Amino acid sequence: MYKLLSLKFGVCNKIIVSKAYPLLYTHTRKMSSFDKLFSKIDELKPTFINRLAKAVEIPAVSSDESLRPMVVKKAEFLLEQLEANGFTDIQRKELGTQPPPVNDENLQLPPVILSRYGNDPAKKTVLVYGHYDVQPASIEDGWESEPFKLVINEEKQLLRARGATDDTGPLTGWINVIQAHREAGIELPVNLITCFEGMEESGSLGLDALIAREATQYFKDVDAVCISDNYWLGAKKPCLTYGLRGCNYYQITINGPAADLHSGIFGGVIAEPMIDLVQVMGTLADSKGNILIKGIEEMVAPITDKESKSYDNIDFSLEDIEAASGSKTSLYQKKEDILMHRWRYPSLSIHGVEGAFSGQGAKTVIPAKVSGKFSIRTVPDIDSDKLTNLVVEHCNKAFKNLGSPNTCVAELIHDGNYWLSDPYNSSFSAAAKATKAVYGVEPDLTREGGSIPITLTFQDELKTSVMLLPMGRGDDGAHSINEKLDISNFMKGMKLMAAYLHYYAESPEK
Ligand SMILES: C[C@H](N)C(=O)N[C@@H](Cc1c[nH]cn1)C(=O)O
Ligand SMILES: [Zn+2]
Ligand SMILES: [Zn+2]
Repeated sequence: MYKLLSLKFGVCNKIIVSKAYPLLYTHTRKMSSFDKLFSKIDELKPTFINRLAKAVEIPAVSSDESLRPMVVKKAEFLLEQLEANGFTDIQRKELGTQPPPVNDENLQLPPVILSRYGNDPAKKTVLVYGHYDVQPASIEDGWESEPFKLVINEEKQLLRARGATDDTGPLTGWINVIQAHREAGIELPVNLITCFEGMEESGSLGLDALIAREATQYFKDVDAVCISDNYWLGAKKPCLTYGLRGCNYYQITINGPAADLHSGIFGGVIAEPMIDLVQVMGTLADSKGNILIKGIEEMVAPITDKESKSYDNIDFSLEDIEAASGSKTSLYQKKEDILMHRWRYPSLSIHGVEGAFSGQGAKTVIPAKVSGKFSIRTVPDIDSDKLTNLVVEHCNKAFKNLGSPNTCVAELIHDGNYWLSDPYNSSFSAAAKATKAVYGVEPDLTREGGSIPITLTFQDELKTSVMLLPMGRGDDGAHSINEKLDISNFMKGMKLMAAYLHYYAESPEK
């Protein structure tokens, strides 16, 4: 085995090998390889920050139809970066038009970028997935600086911009890891395939079909999938993630008058869509965190003894949730309750209303058509179709009870499945060793309250394990204002990615 490893690492060839101590030799060799690689990563810090700065400058907001050209522009930027760093077989996969509900029915989905680095049949193949689209952001939301301009805060040692942690920082991290190998003259011990998409924040539309098509083509030799698109549980301890909640996103549209109206002339005379909407939306959940739609609770898998015990050793507290949310508004006080409600129970969130007045001042308008947006985070064993039937039935009934002459349509915008895996396979073991090598601690094994819709599809279609390797922290403000990535997480995160690939390369199973 040490011979094979020496070939793969391609460095330190002058060390005299003692056959009596192959493991010690392997370990010493690896540490020396890591030293060289990690020094190169440190040396390339300005280059990596500059690449991130250029990437986050492009406002690739997938949910805003008018910004679709920017999402495509960011894909093109990444294509250039892959090419410049020696990736081969780079393919820009078009996914066709965006399915309804959509305003522009000819709107093209952004491309998926496939590329590979290395194609050696003797090596394992790791597919890394990331998304280059981001959540919306504007300075008026309360950002300290322009969201699409990277701020390097030397005092706090952090990088601030939309996408810094979710997911442009980690995504560019994979390209950086390859650049570091090349410049350090260290052979990559695995073949790497990238799959970068531009619709994750909008339900990964079109990607399931692409993965199914490529399972026996581009992805045919994939041994493991690694996703760096979530966060540590708190702000101190690294973790590996073996579960995600799913996300079913809905809208309720209430249609009334032909145009927005003057409330002085029409108020009290016509039925107002916004008044109907707030009442229907008010029936969805209560202020204690309970979902009021009947039939959902019954689908949630019961807690096992093994699961109950799994919360004991997790490094997390009420203070962490208070610090990350900047408030004392937690619905639960005990660690187990907080974690269970983040990881293993469904939740319903109300996000906003399209078509309603939301600016400053006091506009006296009656909006003619409003769409209320809400999502339900799903967990084992909630069936997405059954859930949608329950939601639509509930909304229709609630609207009917109002006796309004307006019309109401409740519909699913997109859904993405939950995912739960075995955290003790060879990919997780490799990532645990990598965490120990980079951070000096054993990682916590966590589930994530957020969703990465495509995770289960990778697992099922490629019949491989998936492992989530977060780069950023739980207080990074993903989807929020002032999204950041600590510089230490960026730098160590790339070392972690690199070390994971090396440890995974030598794991016994394919
Ligand atoms: C965890 C990941 N970085 C993320 O933020 N995912 C989104 C995906 C999404 C958006 N709509 C539905 N799913 C999330 O969890 O909100
Ligand atoms: Zn993300
Ligand atoms: Zn996100």
